[in-house]
Amino acid sequence: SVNGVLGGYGHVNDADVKGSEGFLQTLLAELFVDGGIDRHLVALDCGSGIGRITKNLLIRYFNEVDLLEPVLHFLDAARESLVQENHMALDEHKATNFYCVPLQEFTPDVGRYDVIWVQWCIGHLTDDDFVSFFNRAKIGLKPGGFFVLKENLARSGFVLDKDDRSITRSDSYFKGLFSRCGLHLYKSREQKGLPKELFAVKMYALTTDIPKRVIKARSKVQANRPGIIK
Ligand SMILES: C[S@@+](CC[C@H](N)C(=O)[O-])C[C@H]1O[C@@H](n2cnc3c(N)ncnc32)[C@H](O)[C@@H]1O
Repeated sequence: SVNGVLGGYGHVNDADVKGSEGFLQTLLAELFVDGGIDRHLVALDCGSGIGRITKNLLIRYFNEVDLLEPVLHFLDAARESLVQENHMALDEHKATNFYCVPLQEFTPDVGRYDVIWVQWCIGHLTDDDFVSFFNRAKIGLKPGGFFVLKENLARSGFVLDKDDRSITRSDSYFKGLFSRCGLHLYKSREQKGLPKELFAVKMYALTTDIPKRVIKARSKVQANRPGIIK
């Protein structure tokens, strides 16, 4: 259940989806011409669990969504709940592939995805697997495509959870890993409206290149600086 994959905090689902949707809308508008309206948009939902994010968010924005989840009975639950969605959408927005593998063993098809969404699962990967996953996954992005990583944040360093064998990294820890992956941090946003006792949660949009609009904006700033000959 949603409550199960969210560790008993099923009630944060609405705030989480709302925060993700606002961030996704900003990114689609800024990074894709026409906000992606004219494209056949495809997303990958990594560590999808029972398909909560696909069902509540991704399927509404993407023509196709693939799900990756190593626990078979989670993936089966996702498949079952999304069959209904697929049927209603008449193939215009559908969950297409269901991959039952862990991220550290997955390599996507070349150039399939506009967005690779990685939420609340990267803490199960070691640093080396993290870097190796993102490096392999880059080839799965279409030109101009991007990753969204949404994760809990430790205040500093990292926090180890020996029960579920996961690691919660800090913002600067993540940034160090992004640079090891050769990824550009295009934009980040904090998730609002979560209970105070939980870790802070942040969303990161990562690109393989510096987007053209950022290069343009930077050169404008440079050109307007006093002392620079235009
Ligand atoms: C807290 S749940 C979050 C599920 C989903 N992302 C969501 O937000 O609803 C963590 C998920 O990560 C999955 N997971 C654990 N290890 C993983 C790995 N090595 N690769 C991919 N997913 C993994 C778990 O099976 C579980 O479905």
